[in-house]
Parts: sequence; C-alpha cells; structure tokens
Amino acid sequence: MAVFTSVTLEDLAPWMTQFPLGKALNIRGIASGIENSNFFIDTEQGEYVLTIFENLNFEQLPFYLKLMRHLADRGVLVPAPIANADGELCVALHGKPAAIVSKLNGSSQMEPQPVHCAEVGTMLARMHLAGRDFTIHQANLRSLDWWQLTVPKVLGFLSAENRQLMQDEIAFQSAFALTPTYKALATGPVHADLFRNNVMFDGEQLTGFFDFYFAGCDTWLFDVAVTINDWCIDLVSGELDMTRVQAMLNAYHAVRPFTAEESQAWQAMLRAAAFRFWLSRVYDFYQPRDAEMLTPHDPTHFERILRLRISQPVPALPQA
Ligand SMILES: Nc1ncnc2c1ncn2[C@@H]1O[C@H](COP(=O)(O)OP(=O)(O)OP(=O)(O)O)[C@@H](O)[C@H]1O
Ligand SMILES: N[C@@H](CCO)C(=O)O
Repeated sequence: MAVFTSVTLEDLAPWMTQFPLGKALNIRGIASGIENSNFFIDTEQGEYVLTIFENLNFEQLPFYLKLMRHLADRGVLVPAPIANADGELCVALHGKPAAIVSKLNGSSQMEPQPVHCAEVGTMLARMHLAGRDFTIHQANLRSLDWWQLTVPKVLGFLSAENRQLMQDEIAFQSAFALTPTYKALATGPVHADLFRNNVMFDGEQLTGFFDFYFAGCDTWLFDVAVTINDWCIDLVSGELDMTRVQAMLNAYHAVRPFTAEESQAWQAMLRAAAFRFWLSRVYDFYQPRDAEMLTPHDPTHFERILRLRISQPVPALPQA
C-alpha cells in the first residue's frame, strides 16, 4: 500500500470539522498509487477520497484542484474538490498539503476494448477543449526541463546500451522541441498521466478521469500519446493494437480534429511519451522513498515501448 503518511480516525475527526461533510466515520488507506497517500473516507455526507500530497507544495496545488473544478463545471467527468469553511481546497494535515475530492463510481478497466478506448478519446478531446479558458498557467513539471535535469542523475545506474538510448533520445527530443512543427502544436492544460488506472468505468460507461497531480500545460498531442501508449498496447510486448488505436484516435478527432503539424509530430510525441515514463520509472526505481509498502513500477516496460516507437512506423493520425 502506498501510504507514506499514516492517518487515523482520531487524527481525522478534528480536522474534518472544517469541511461541510459531517463527521468522519471511517478511514482506510488505498492499496495502489505511488505518488501520494490516498484514503477512502466515509462521512455523514457519503464517501470521499482524501489525498495527502507527498511531493507537491501549497503553491503548486491550486493549479490541479482549480483545474478539476473548472473541468467539472464544464461537464468533463472528474472528481470535484471540496472547499473548507474558508473556501480553501487544500489544507495542511500532518504538516503536508491535503485535499478531499468526490469519489467516482466504478472501477478501472484494466483490459480495455475498443469501446473503452473510444470513450477515453472522446472525453480527452472534450477535456482539452474545456481547458482552453482556464486562466492559471503551470508547466508540465515532468516535461523537457525535468528530463534534462534528471537524465544525468540516472545515467550511472544504466547498462551501456541503455545509457546510449537515453542520451540519444534526450538529444532527439531537445532538438525536436526547437522545430517549427513542435512550436505549432496546440497547447493547454493536459492530464499527462492518463493511464488505465487513472480512469473509472461503470461497464462501458466512462465515469471519470482522476489523479490530476501530474497535469500541466503542455501540447495536447503529448497527452494523446501518453494515453495511446498505455490504453492501446499489448502490455507484454508494448506493441500498438491498431483496432484500439483507431478507436481512440477517431473518437478524439471527431471532437477535436488533429492538425497537419500534429500528424508530422506524432511519432516524435509517441517517443516523448514513452521516454517520460521510462525516465521517471528509472528515477523512482533508484531513488526509492519510504512507504509502508511500495512496489515500484517496472522501468523496462517503457524502455521496450520507446525502442518500438523509434524502430517501427506508427499509425497515421486521422486527417481533417
Ligand atoms: N476520486 C476518486 N474516486 C474513486 N477512487 C479514487 C479517486 N481517487 C483515487 N481513487 C482510488 O485511489 C487509487 C489511488 O489513487 P491515485 O491513482 O490518484 O494515486 P497516486 O498515488 O497519485 O497514483 P499514481 O501512481 O497513479 O500516480 C486509485 O487507483 C483509485 O482506486
Ligand atoms: N503512471 C505512472 C505512475 C505515476 O502516476 C507510471 O505508470 O509510471
């Protein structure tokens, strides 16, 4: 279980009085996730999710919480943050920032079919469009600047072959980010971590996107690439599953058509999306933090995907 900060019902009861949710009746740690401490809490008003943020600070958090509120207000299915009596969405608990959000119904769909991929594609495009008038700007904190700072910290842990791959890819991505094609890509708030385990389904019905704590302003296409690289692959080989890829891309395109520049950038973005998670997984693997129980994600999964996206042609984006 990824509970870095323990919270008991006795700790919670006085803290909860500032929220309009009645008494806290029960709390239980959630046995998944690797970034934050998460708990389901039962209150007199129903079930909610309490998150204690282990790595994000009070200056960074309003972006995520206000973005979720903004999206929810525009009909995008996301958890709604609950304000305390002072209107604050983020309040200290055990000295760390914490927030309460509504609990989504359903469960994660870990074996998605084309119908699930289409639902995700539609909601992702709606989310990008709904974010256009969000006024707070915060960069994606796991984008090129972070890659450039982090690569030197992990190179020493890698085999000679992987060191070469990482150095070649950071050089490629650094150069690509300077091209007119990259600079022409549409940008805005993106989720940036929309994996299978960050979306809820009730049967074939999508009930919400959650875990917005890697969100930031970046290219919309990067968000699509992150999502494709998790939802539309064979998890063992990392190969793209064309039926699921087409279902997601066509559904997205029907709401927010892809541009010519996005078509040109597509393979580079699929590489960038694979690289981002290879790097963060390698970093987490060699810099573990304390947790009551923690299984780090396997870095070799995204090393494999990155090699495939470099070496194999990728399916074209739908054209306007
Ligand atoms: N709003 C919500 N509604 C219902 N369940 C939720 C909600 N938020 C989180 N959960 C549950 O808690 C689990 C862990 O949450 P989350 O993925 O946000 O953790 P994390 O530590 O940020 O994880 P990650 O490793 O994905 O970054 C989810 O898998 C889900 O079961
Ligand atoms: N989705 C990330 C974990 C951080 O949310 C990964 O699979 O590496």
